[in-house]
Amino acid sequence: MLSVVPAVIGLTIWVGRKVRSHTKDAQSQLSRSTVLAEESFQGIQTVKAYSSEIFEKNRYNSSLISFLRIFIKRAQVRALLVSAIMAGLFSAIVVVLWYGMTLVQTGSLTLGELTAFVIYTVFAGGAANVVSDVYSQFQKAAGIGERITEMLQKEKEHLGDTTSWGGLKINGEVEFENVSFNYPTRHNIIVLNNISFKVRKGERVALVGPSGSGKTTITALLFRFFDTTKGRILIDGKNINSYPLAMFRKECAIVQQDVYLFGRTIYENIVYGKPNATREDVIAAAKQANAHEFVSRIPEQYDALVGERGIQLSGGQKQRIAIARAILRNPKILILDEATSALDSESEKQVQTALELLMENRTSIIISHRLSTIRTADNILVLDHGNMIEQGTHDELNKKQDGVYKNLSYLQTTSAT
Ligand SMILES: Nc1ncnc2c1ncn2[C@@H]1O[C@H](COP(=O)(O)OP(=O)(O)OP(=O)(O)O)[C@@H](O)[C@H]1O
Repeated sequence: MLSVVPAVIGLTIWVGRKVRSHTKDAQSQLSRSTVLAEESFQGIQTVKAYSSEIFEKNRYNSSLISFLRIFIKRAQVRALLVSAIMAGLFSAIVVVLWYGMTLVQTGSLTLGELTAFVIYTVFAGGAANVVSDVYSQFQKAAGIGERITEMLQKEKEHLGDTTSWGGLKINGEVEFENVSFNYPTRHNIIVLNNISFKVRKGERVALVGPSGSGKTTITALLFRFFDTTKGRILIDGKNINSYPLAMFRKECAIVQQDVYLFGRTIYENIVYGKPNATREDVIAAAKQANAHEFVSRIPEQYDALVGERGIQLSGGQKQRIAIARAILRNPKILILDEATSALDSESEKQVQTALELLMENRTSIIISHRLSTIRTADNILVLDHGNMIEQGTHDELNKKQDGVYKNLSYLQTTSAT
């Protein structure tokens, strides 16, 4: 009889561990399912355009089924624990009753004493059951906690001072010195291989190359979203890592093809560039970005909500808001990532004029598939599979016999005519 007690304790601990690991797995699977649903809703237009509703639904279903399977496993393990305890409890009662009755028959125990003992045993057993349930709940919470701790323990960015503006004085000279890089999730794929170039203060450098050649990765390294694997990035001759991160990022701004605007007012979207700016500063920036005119035509003007709950803006309008935001930020280093690629020629003209103004006296890094927009760059870097294969001005590169840039340039000119 006594050997049952350690067996039940052992079983409880084993089950507890299982519940903990299943809870952790269930938590991960549930977050995967949530991401799938979020992605489908965010990209609902693409899903509809490709008639992928059923595919997305099935993907979400099977992800939920995996979650359900883990959940059921956890429930089975818990049920095993509860049934083992109940079985133990009732067997103990049966044994006690049988033994008690023999003692009553021999006169060593009264019937009242036996009844009292049985009632106490039931109370004690009930309490033990509650303890096991609490233990199992505790293991469940520990499983969730472990997953959260894992995420919290991911290396944090040390932002430094996030409040001051203009505390850091940089000129904006950028130098990549033998930089190699692979993404942490793909160790075996070299995305940038021994890249070196220098952009002096106020100069424009353009990055050109086929899709996947590493252009955007260069800008991600400059924003310090990742650290270089080999080599260094220097800002004004000093290692980029020696600058306080948040303050350094305040000296940089980016305008991308896919402008992301928050579902807030136009004013809030522009002032995001510099939260302590005045309303006059915001309007001045919008004027420089060629945005003031169209904003003035909206009934609520700068207080109009953008996005789902408010007005829908065209690609060019969104981009001009993003440019106004960047103008307000007044960055030393500006990155334009395919900033005008998705626009029609009228919007492009307006955006281009705003961009020209924005680029004045700033170090600018321009990514563009349209070579016509980068002709005037001080230096053009041609990338291919993470290698820099050519570098020079438009005229210099066009003089190269069988040069990659020259061929691209030729192809784009002939297809445009
Ligand atoms: N976050 C990431 N994690 C893992 N690999 C990535 C990540 N971002 C990009 N890559 C990979 O790095 C390589 C370079 O991508 P990058 O976006 O820098 O190219 P790109 O030249 O800017 O391309 P595009 O012109 O299409 O924008 C690609 O092979 C891409 O798959």
